[in-house]
Formats: sequence, C-alpha cells, structure tokens
Amino acid sequence: NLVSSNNNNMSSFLSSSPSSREVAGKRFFLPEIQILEIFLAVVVFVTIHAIRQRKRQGLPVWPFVGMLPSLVAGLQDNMYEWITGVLCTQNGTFVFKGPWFTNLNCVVTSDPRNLEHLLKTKFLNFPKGGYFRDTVRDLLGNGIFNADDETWQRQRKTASIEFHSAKFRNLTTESLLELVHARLLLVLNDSIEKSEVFDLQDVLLRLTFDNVCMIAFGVDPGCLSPGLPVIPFAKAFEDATEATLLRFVTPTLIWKTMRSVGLGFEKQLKSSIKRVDEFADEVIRTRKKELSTYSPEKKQRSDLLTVFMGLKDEEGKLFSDKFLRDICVNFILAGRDTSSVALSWFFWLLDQNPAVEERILAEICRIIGERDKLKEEPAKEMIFRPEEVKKMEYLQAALSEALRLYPSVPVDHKEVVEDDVFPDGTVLKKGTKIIYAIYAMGRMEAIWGKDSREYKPERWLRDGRFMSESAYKFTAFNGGPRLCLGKDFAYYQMKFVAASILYRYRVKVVENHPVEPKLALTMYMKHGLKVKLVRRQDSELC
Ligand code: HEM
Repeated sequence: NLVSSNNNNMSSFLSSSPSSREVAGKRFFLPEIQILEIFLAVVVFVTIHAIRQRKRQGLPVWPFVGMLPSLVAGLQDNMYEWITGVLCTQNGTFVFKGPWFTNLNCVVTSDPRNLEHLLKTKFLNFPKGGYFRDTVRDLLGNGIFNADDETWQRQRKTASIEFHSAKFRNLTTESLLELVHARLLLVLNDSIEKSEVFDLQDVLLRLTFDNVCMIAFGVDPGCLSPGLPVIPFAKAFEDATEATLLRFVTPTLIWKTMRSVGLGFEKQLKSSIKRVDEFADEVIRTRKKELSTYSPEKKQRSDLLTVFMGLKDEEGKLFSDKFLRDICVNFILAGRDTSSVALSWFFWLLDQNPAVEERILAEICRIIGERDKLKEEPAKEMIFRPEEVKKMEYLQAALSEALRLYPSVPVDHKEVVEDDVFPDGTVLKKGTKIIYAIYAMGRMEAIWGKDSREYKPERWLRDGRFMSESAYKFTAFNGGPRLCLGKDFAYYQMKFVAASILYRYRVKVVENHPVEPKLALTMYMKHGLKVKLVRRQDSELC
C-alpha cells in the first residue's frame, strides 16, 4: 500500500500543471531548507555563546572541544606569551576547559597569593599527584622529583643535609673550577683561534651536565671536551626526557597501548631508559666494589651516590640499587639544564644591554682589585675565589633578572587532594590539575610594575645590595617545602661561569640569529645561541 500510494503521488506530481508542481516542489524541499536554517541558527548561537564566554572565562568555549582551538592557535606561536595574555585579562587565574574526552581540564594561575597557598600554606593538599607520577615513573622511578609524602620527605631531608655540608660545598666548587679552567676556557679559546661561530647554549649544557654527574654519581662523562663529542649516556638521557615529555601531550590510553606493544616514541623511550640504566648500574657496581676495599678516593668522595650508599632505610636496610639509581637520575634531571639555559638567556640579554655588561665588569674589577690592596702577587691565571664570587651582587641581580624574564622552568603543576578554594576565590575540586605559570608571573605589570618587560637588574638592589624577592612572586626556584634544593649552588655555578667568561671575552650574538623559546619542560632556546667571542683588551678591565 505504501508503495502504491507513493507511486500515485509521484504520477500525480508528473502529470500535474507547472504551478501545482512548484507548490509540490516547495513542499518537497522545505524540510531540507528548514534543517539548513536550523543548523545555521545553531552554529550562530553556539559561536556567539562561545565568544561571549571569552569575557567571563578568558577564552571561547566550544561544544565538545572546549578551549582546545584557542590552545592549538596559541601553540602556533609563543605559547608562554599566549598564556600570559590570557592571565592578564583574567586577573591572574583562569580555568582551562579541555575537550570532553581528554583530561586536559585545569586551573591556570599566576597570582602570588594563590602560589603561597599552593606551595606553602596548604602544601599537603597539593602534591605532584598520581597523573604526573604515572607519566614519568619509567624514567624517574621513586626519585625526589617524582615523589610525594614520606618517599619525598626522606630524600629531601638527607639530600638537604648533604647539600649544606662543607664536604659537599668543596665538591661543587672544586668540580666547577676544574670544568671551567681545564675544559670550558679551552673550548672557548679554541673558537677564537679558529675564528668560529659556535652554539654557546650547547657548550653550557655540556658543562652543567658534566658538573651535575660529578655531584650525583661522582663521575665525569666528558661531554665538554675538545671537538664536543656525542656521549652515549648524555644522548640516552636527553632522548629519554624528550620521549617522556611526549607522554604529556598524548592521551594516557594511547601512550600506554604504545608502550605495551613497543610502538613509536615509546619504543625509543624504552631503549633510552635501558641505556641510562646500564650506565647507572655500572657506576653503582664499581662504586660498591671501591667502597668495599681500601682506596684513597674512598675517604674523599662526597657525591650523592656515595652518601646514600652509606645510609639505611627505615627498616635498617641499605638502599636498593634501583632506589640509588632513581636518586641519581632525579638529581641529574633537576640540575642538568636549568643553570645552562638561564645562562644562555642571560648572555643574550647582555648582548642587548651593554650598560649592564659594563656594570658587571666594573663590579668584578672592584672585587679583584681588593687583592692589590692586600699586596698579593698577581695571579698567572685569574681564578675567582668563592668569597669573591659571593660578593658579586650586581651579577646576582643581573642573573635573577634574566631568570625573572626567562625562568628555566616556565610552568609547573600540582594536583588537588581535597576540595579547596584559592585566596582569589577560585573553587578547586578534588583531582583538579593546577598549572602555575612562572613565565607569565615574571612579566605581569600587576606584580612587577609598568616596566615589567624591561631587563633591569637594578630592581633587585637596595642601596647597592642584592635583595631577594618573595618566592611566591619570583617563583623561578619554586617555593615552600619544595624550594629548589640546588638554588645556592646554581647561583654560585652561574656567577662563577658568567664572571669567568665575561672577564676574558665579549660575547657577540650573531646578527639576525633567531631567538625564541622551545616548547619543553625546560626553557631552552629553540635555535641555540650562536655567538662569536672577542678577547677583551686589558684596557677594558679596571
Ligand atoms: C638556574 C638553575 C635552577 C633553577 C631555575 C631551578 C628550578 C627548580 C624548580 C622550579 C624546582 C621545582 C620543580 C618541581 O617541583 O616541579 C626545582 C627543584 C629542584 N631542584 Fe632546582 N633549579 C635550578 C638548579 C638546580 C641545580 C643545579 C640542582 C642540583 C644540583 C637542582 C636541584 C633541584 C632538586 C633536587 C629539586 C627537587 C626539590 C624537591 O622536590 O624537593 N636545581 N628546581
């Protein structure tokens, strides 16, 4: 019946007059036109609604994908600047809404009051959390960087005692002196003799990698050597951190599946971690042998591995080899690149601010001038002494100012354990991820005043003396109980390296060399820092 009635309709349509055909045609197309109209109306409504959300939430919120389109657009350029822009319009905090099917929802903040709440006042309510731990566990195990609660506390306490001991301070100053005078200056001299342009960031990364390995493992991998060789352990470490980073931008289910079948970057991660582990196992095995027999080095060793090997856990047992490996790998990660990227941005800023460079040189000359007053024999080679480095307060201000504008760790994160409310009124639900935007904090007028984007070391000085800022306003070294353990050492390292270079050379950045941050957990210069050195004339000094 249905078929015949349809056929009847069709034949009457074909045999009818043009006017009745038009009417029937209109009737035939009407539903499609209506669907189109409704669709357009919905699109217009959703677009207007999404764009109106921008005022309230900082970014348009789209159905299904939330704020993802804005994030993708932000990623095309400088993502840190994009976050800064949104935070400025939202008075320092906004809630990022990710796509429905992902776990990208988070609260982003740069408000110092919230930072104090997060890092100090309610410290226990904001651990690194399960998501972070799961994502980096293969590389970092249960090391300090990745641990919360007692596991973290135990390592923090022991490492903190060690970092403040005289023996450890000697290790750090002597290893640095050796690296700068026997290696760095030779490489730099070589570049002058060959009149070569080179990547200063790469050279500095090699220096700090060797240095932190000497501190953590008591072993020098030799990355900073003539010819700048590729060192398998350093390469494996770099590959492992890069592949781990990819997990943060891949849905958990996908990278876990890739890991279980050994696919793509997960395959590379597995093999890099294996190479890191082989190196660590070899060092641990050799050290155990050395410590079990008499050796003259045994007494002098004060690296972290040797210190932790002599300690026992809460059950009175020696730490397992795996735990010793985790401790060392975590310290290498923490101290590997942070000081070198900070120094790279510092040298780039100096190139643009010659007046600051002049003031640093004047300070160095004044400090070493005190040697003349004590009628000391002029040294064959100028080696700065720890007490002289400490007196370089303008240099410390210039480095802090570089870290304010280019913090080595541009964003960091926490997870909420129990429902809470930020001092600015933002409601935090259990399980929410919190991103604190350290880069944005360094550039906000609300925090640093109208000249927030200018490079002005003077803002750190009161009556010519360096004055540190609140860790919740200048968050480059984190704050509260998880304040960077290597902060004092990092300043010493950066000051010693910067003064040793600047005293001997002018560092000229190659004209038109592109400078922009790389999107990574550490703020590397994406294209390195290509420079040429010019030897300083005696007339420039003092
Ligand atoms: C300019 C240089 C440095 C900067 C800007 C810096 C910054 C930071 C930041 C932001 C954190 C917190 C990370 C987090 O919890 O997610 C941190 C933690 C840490 N840093 Fe540094 N760091 C620097 C150099 C160093 C060095 C040279 C070492 C060691 C030799 C070091 C050792 C550590 C350790 C062990 C932690 C973990 C502390 C904990 O969780 O209790 N840092 N650092």
